[in-house]
Amino acid sequence: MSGTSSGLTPPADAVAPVRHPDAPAPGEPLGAHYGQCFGCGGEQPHGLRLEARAGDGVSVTAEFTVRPAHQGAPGLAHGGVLATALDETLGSLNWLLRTIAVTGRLETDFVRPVPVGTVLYLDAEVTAVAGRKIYSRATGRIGGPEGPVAVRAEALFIEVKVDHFTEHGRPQEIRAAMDDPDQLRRVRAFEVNP
Ligand SMILES: CCCCCCCCCCCC(=O)SCCNC(=O)CCNC(=O)[C@H](O)C(C)(C)COP(=O)(O)OP(=O)(O)OC[C@H]1O[C@@H](n2cnc3c(N)ncnc32)[C@H](O)[C@@H]1OP(=O)(O)O
Repeated sequence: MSGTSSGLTPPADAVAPVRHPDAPAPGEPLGAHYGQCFGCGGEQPHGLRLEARAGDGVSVTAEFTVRPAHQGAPGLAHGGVLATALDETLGSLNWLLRTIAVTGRLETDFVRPVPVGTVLYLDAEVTAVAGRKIYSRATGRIGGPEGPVAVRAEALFIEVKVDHFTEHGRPQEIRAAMDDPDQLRRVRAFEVNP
């Protein structure tokens, strides 16, 4: 069963999402947006290390292997970790729009238990955009990219300026990120968004 609560239904004036002309080609890896990100970064020992690739249109695919550090019940993935995998996958869609956005709302259905050692095959797409509001949905399957659905989500992301992070983030991490040329390049790519 799936349901959409208020806040996740695009308004009547919503438009179809537009893939940015500089978005990576379908099949290309998106890479981590931040090395310390718990969802996609390579510098978090227990992070998800989720690897997303561009799909067609404004869509992505991603894979996440459930490790022992991700357990809730014995031998099973924690629901919050699975929600993180969905959130991260949905968040990576904004790179195809070249829009900086944060999760405002995330509604998750947990359909099947996901054992440790499982690869979760995720796919996500932006369904509509209305001003700063970006509507999207994601599905996670087990046993293969065409396997049974284990989790799914609908989300609303809200576009923000880079200031969202510099004003609210802890100064030491912000400084370190701004001193990192790779990180700065990624921020600049967002800033030139017309
Ligand atoms: C450098 C590169 C790095 C890139 C880094 C990317 C990181 C990605 C990481 C993965 C994604 C995450 O987990 S991000 C982390 C988790 N999320 C957060 O920390 C966000 C915390 N929340 C906030 O900061 C704020 O609430 C915002 C920014 C989301 C919204 O505040 P705001 O900017 O003042 O905007 P506001 O006027 O309230 O809302 C704008 C419109 O959205 C609607 N809206 C807002 N929130 C909701 C909601 N929960 N449910 C329904 N609708 C909502 C409002 O009704 C309004 O609609 P209308 O009146 O216009 O119709």
